[in-house]
Amino acid sequence: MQEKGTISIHTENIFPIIKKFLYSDHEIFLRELVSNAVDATQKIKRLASLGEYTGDLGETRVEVEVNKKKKTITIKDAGIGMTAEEIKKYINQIAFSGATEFVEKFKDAGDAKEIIGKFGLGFYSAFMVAGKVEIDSLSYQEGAEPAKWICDGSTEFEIKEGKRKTRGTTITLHVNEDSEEFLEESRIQGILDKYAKFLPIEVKFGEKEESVEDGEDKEGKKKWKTVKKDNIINNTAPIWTKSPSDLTDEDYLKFYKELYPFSEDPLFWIHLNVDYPFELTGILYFPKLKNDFEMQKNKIQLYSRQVFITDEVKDVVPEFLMLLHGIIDSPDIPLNVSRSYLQSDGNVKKINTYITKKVADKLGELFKKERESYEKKWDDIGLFVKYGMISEEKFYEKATDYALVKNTEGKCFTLKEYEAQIEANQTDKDGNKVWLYANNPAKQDAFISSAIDKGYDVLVFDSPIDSHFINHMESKLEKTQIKRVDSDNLNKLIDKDEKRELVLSDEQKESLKEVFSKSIGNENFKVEVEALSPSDAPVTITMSEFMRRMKEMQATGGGGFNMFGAMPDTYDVSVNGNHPLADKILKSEADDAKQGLAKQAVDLAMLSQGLLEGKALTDFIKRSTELLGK
Ligand SMILES: Nc1ncnc2c1ncn2[C@@H]1O[C@H](COP(=O)(O)OP(=O)(O)OP(=O)(O)O)[C@@H](O)[C@H]1O
Repeated sequence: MQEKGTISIHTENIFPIIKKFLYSDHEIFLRELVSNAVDATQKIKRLASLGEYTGDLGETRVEVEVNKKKKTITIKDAGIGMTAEEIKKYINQIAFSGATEFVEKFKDAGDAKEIIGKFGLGFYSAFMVAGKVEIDSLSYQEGAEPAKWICDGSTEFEIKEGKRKTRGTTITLHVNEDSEEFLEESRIQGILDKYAKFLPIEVKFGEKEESVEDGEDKEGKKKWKTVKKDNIINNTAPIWTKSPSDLTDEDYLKFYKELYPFSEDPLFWIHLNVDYPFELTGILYFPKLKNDFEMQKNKIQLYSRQVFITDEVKDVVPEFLMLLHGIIDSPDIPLNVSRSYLQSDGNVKKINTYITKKVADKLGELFKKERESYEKKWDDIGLFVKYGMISEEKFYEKATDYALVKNTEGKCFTLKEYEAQIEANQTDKDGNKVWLYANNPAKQDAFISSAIDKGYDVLVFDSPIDSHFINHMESKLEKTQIKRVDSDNLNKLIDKDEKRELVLSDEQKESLKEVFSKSIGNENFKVEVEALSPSDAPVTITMSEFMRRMKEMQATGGGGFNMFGAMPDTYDVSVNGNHPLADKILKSEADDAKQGLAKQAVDLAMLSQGLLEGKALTDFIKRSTELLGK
């Protein structure tokens, strides 16, 4: 038997075209060939288990070998093998039809990348790195003859009798000059580690050295020796393929370390397992979050039947869960497709919804069953939950039951609990419930203690996502306002319509306002004289909630608020007209004395807001020291 033929491709020389455009992804040839070998091996095992193959299965490992001298890479399996007819059918027609279609489409398309993505290249990808490819195969079928196929990357192939004596297939790649990097063992090891780490059939790549115990020396100390062992790339039964009931916490933690050797233990995990309406398994871990979110992103790995595909899981995993770690394995996610296609794919949408629901349910379960430990983890979990509530309505609905807010004493409340907690004392004259919060408790201590003195509760919202979260919650919760504790006088923050008389005449009020405006000398500070309790602070400086929030949103990427960034910070200066200091200033004769008192009071207010720095701070300290000596 010897036959020459032409692969039925209408366009000549498609190889150079495809090679050129697939440049960055050349390494996937090994993924494709090793997965074909694994598939063929699984098939023979299945046939054997069904009793349809009664021969000896023998060693079923897939072996990858590099021969630097001959410049070849071989992928050897003991799978079902192929007869000459099958090679013609599967390789010449099927494997190459994808390529033909590719070129046809490519001819009329503008964006090559869009199209390249749509074709699984399979066996054909061998030609990305090899000038010549040989197949040596012996089918498992009784009486089958070995077959050899040779193709030099043109559309011509040759098929003849082969020499292979044992069942299975060997693919030999004659690596071309500009792909010689793939003759480096470390390169191949790297590619196998990336794509084949969890394949279900053992993949062997050469040997490795290992230290093993070798008895004891004269002093009774352990001796070690180096032995050579088969270098097996993969863990063929990763835990996501097992049933959760067969696994312990240690198994999950150990697997996490296998995936991310240098990471801290995760907080908890979710084992995914569905087979209808789509097939999906996997494990998602909630990591301990570090400040550098970007570093932690893109850690979820996407597999298809244990073959690594990508760590770009956008669209498959909802955006707010991109910080999770772990593995998703689904044969139902269309691989090698462009982004826009992925977004509109029905399965991908369903998977996305499923993952959101699973995560929401898991959090709900943790909250219900282990509230104490849930609260301890809240600082890490909170970011996911808040981000999820803002970005996914479905998640919001579930998460309102277990989203927590924390007050300055470290006590946690659900949203409902908190409402009940503050309703009696923090409802204003219009029936709005007012939540007070600090974003920097150390700096806002003066404001927090006056609020607490009044019997109010103060929450802590100090993570970067909180300004967005607060806005979202205000739009969601009925008759609820959320205000930073230092954004106005307390009795204005929660206006209960408790009118207080101002002891000053209109004339005195104006005169006091003038003294303060002059002593500050900056028109971004707006002075008002107000009727507060004599025991309240003489001067309070605040930035309005609205203005500050706009600036914060802009700083954390709220979008559309650029105009506020360019504006100067403006502050409200509230002078307490009923404080004894007002009287003292008005009664002072000399202008200097008036100014001095006002200045000191303003600086004290600035100091408690953390606004006093540089020369202003030095001047204040100097002035205060002088006052002590007087
Ligand atoms: N090592 C092998 N042993 C037996 N049959 C093989 C082997 N490699 C390839 N084949 C046959 O050749 C066919 C074509 O392979 P190819 O990799 O091009 O496509 P595929 O595996 O069907 O799809 P994919 O695009 O997902 O890789 C396979 O379906 C299989 O029947």
